[in-house]
Amino acid sequence: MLRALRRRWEAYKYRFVPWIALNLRHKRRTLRYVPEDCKDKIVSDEEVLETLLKIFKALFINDFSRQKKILALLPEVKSTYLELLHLQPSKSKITFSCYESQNIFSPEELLFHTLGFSITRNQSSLVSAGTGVFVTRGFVPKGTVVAMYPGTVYQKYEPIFFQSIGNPFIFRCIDGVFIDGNDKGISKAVYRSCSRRDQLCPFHMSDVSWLTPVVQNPLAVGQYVNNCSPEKAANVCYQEFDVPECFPIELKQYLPNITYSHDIQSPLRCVVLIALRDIKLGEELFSNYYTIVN
Ligand SMILES: C[S@@+](CC[C@H](N)C(=O)[O-])C[C@H]1O[C@@H](n2cnc3c(N)ncnc32)[C@H](O)[C@@H]1O
Repeated sequence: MLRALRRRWEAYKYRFVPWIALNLRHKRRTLRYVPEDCKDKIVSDEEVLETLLKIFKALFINDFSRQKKILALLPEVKSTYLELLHLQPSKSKITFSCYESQNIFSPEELLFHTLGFSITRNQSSLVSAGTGVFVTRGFVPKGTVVAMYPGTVYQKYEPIFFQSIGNPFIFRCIDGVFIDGNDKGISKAVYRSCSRRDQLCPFHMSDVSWLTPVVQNPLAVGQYVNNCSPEKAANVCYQEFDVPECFPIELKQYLPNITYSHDIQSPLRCVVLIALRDIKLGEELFSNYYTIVN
């Protein structure tokens, strides 16, 4: 009974404001200080965009046969991809073979072939920390986009009270925007509903597969990354990324975020996790849940 209570407390304390306040002084090593909002970025937005386009294009090509309806409506996009496939078969062995044999790679395999690593959810190496995220193939160089934090995006004035009760997956951005990355219960229902609302058949504006055990975008498991501890230092950090207007419409189906309100004029907010150092095969990813902006 006592052990069960302790386990619940260990899991809950990270969401408990008085616990955080009392422990800020004692846990200096697990805090991340950011001098100003604008200095928070480890890599530029252009680099983040480039990486996302690279992996999303590879996913699109891997899934080419299912994209017929989209391609029929976008002839110039179709010709670009066909050119890519036919003009560079030797340079792009993976893409070409995908096209020939259709969807031969799992999303994790594709991630490995495109960015040089794979990540997967598994039992955390920390006792009673539940699920964590591990590098299961390859190697992650410092400064790489290693994961994405999926979920519904709420502006700071939007109602999130009921979704946030007992929910350890609410991520707060530096500017007060919230992302609810919970793949269960009311959070899951809200995300699905917003996603259907924004769908312009056959164009999906977001990816819903992160709500299931089989993810379509292999980066969209960042909500399962655990907090660092004095023994396990952070090897990744969160970075906000606003999707630019020029983002290709055919690739939006891989974005694991959606806005709660339809009439929001600002760009879609995503959060990516960036490697703070080289991360080797088998290592678990750890972030820092507590960022202090001076
Ligand atoms: C965003 S979730 C991370 C995924 C979580 N491990 C799971 O299995 O659902 C945050 C929760 O993970 C657990 N957690 C994260 N970091 C931890 C740590 N260093 N030690 C113990 N539990 C941790 C806490 O229960 C926390 O509320």
